Amino acid sequence: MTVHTEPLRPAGLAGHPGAGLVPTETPLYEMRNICKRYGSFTALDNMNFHIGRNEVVGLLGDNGAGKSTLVKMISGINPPTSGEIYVNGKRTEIRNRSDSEAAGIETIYQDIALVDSMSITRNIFLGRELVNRWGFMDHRRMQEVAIQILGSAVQISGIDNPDKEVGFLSGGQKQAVAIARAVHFKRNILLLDEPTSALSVRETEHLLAYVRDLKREGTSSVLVTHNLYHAFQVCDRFVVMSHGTKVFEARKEDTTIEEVTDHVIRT
Ligand SMILES: Nc1ncnc2c1ncn2[C@@H]1O[C@H](COP(=O)(O)OP(=O)(O)OP(=O)(O)O)[C@@H](O)[C@H]1O
Repeated sequence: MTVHTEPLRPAGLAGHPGAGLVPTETPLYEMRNICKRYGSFTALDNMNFHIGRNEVVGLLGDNGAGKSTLVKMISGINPPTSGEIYVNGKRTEIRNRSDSEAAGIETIYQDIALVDSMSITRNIFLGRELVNRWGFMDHRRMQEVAIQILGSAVQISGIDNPDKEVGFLSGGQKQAVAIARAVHFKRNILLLDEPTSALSVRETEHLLAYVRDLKREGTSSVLVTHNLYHAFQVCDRFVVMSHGTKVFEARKEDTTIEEVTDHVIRT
């Protein structure tokens, strides 16, 4: 881990409110002094946030804290009102999904963006279909690849048939398809917004194990969750938000679940 251990100063005090832990190595992704306003309402207020290499960041906070707003900003569907974004240390404009995909970012939302009436294969390749040399969709190749990635990457039962319509899958199986897509397209940042809310206990364990595996393979993740036990199973660093700003940040080895809980409920 490559961040200073300087604790976050409480917002409103002298120093650098909201700055938190400062990366010492160029992060994969960094937002600096980000603000997001909806009319007169400020959803994100001078937010600093980064995603390091080979790390899982837990983004925590009570309802309405601004977690989803932040994740949507990273994924490009909710551009900032002001502030700067850096990808691999380079100032970058991320104003839509194509920008974030180009930056290697994939998002798995609470309500996963899959098309229920399409097969697993079509969903994996949605918008990035493989074509043959005549420019037509190459169904056979897509199916072969789908079988390969479902067999290797995603070990959630019941999704061995890539022709199955996604509408017939459980919440966990849909998550698995979304993850398979992320893995296949070699994202280096995976955003998971409340990914376990629709999952069984077993599926949740699979998903968390999978996030750990991905980290080993070089994909960093941001996990938004209300479940601190899940967060403590996989996250290397915790960021607690309240009212659109960062109120606590610590590496796992420097904090406890009690301390993090305290910051989440106190705010
Ligand atoms: N499009 C929008 N227009 C106006 N206000 C918005 C919009 N989107 C979000 N907000 C407001 O921004 C604040 C932060 O919302 P956000 O969804 O980011 O919170 P959250 O931390 O993800 O909460 P939860 O845990 O309940 O999902 C809330 O007060 C919300 O009402």
